[in-house]
Amino acid sequence: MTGQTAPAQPGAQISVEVPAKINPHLGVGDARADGFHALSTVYQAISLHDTVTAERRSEDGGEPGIEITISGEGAGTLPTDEANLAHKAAKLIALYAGIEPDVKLHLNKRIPVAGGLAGGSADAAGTLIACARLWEVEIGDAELHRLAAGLGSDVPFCLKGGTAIGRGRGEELTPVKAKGTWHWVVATTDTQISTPDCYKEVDRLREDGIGRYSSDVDPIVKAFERGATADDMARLLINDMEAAAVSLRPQLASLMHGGLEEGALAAHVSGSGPTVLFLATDVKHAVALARRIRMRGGAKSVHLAHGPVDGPAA
Ligand SMILES: C[C@@](CO)(OP(=O)(O)O)[C@H](O)COP(=O)(O)OP(=O)(O)OC[C@H]1O[C@@H](n2ccc(N)nc2=O)[C@H](O)[C@@H]1O
Ligand SMILES: Nc1ncnc2c1ncn2[C@@H]1O[C@H](COP(=O)(O)OP(=O)(O)O)[C@@H](O)[C@H]1O
Repeated sequence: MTGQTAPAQPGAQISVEVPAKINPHLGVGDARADGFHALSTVYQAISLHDTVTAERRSEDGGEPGIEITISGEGAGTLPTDEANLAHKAAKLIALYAGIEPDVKLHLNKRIPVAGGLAGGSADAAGTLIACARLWEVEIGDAELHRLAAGLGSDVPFCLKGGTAIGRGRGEELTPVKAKGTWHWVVATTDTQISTPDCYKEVDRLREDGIGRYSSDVDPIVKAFERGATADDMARLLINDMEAAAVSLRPQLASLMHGGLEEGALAAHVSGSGPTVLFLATDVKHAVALARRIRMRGGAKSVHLAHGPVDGPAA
């Protein structure tokens, strides 16, 4: 990567932390001819990270190739073969560099799987960066972005972090200078939602006249730029996928109402769900709110997070 490729010493281990994303604004337009939906979204990286560690596989006598091990969230259930997005990312950057892939990747996952927090995309972004450093691949930002977009719509943002407007299918990014920090309680559930299923449910509900395209990101972008209070931000959160996520997993409605009853400023489904984000006034409020949401039950796990945070290539 331009200006970032440090030579990897023999035996070197490269470690990259990549944050989860949320979509404080997620406007979903119609399905395009390629099957993707046109988006007007605002992404924000939050302080829940996966860590991708890479070292050469051949160094301890192994054959070159791509090997993946996983600890933490999803370990034992996630694929470690070509189906893992990190595997695809390693293969893609090796192809770009014209080299045979030679890497042992370890994913330490803290981002809940299939929760609308882009954990797989974060691992893919982290793998692109870690392998580029390990293999000393000279690659500019534009090329890295192109490879990332080929892996998934959310992967380019996962490279960047911070706050950004996403258009196209989410891969066309415009950075936003957010002034401030916002505090969230992140409540996961013991269910998962497949992203394509949620988009299909958005389409189905629209055929029944439910839901519309929230294409205007200006109000929330301006709020981030001026450092709006959490109270103001609470009124600006929008997710066009929320009704679809709740339709697919009706139990989300009681989790959301419960958090509001406990004093959250807003309850917001994260992307395609089923994770629910509760906005807090400040860190003290977030700690108290998390405790109350935990005690109430209904969530699988409850985490504290703040955003925006930098991404791995910031
Ligand atoms: C909804 C969002 C919001 O940020 O994230 P999640 O909440 O799932 O994490 C994203 O659009 C998820 O992006 P990502 O998970 O990268 O999706 P991709 O791998 O590119 O696409 C998977 C599938 O989702 C659908 N898809 C994705 C993006 C998009 N703009 N329109 C779509 O219709 C398509 O069916 C596609 O085949
Ligand atoms: N490294 C990975 N981490 C998480 N999920 C992965 C990974 N590689 C592939 N996947 C697949 O991607 C799907 C979506 O997972 P994830 O990216 O965590 O959620 P979301 O798309 O809701 O943000 C999972 O069901 C999983 O099978």
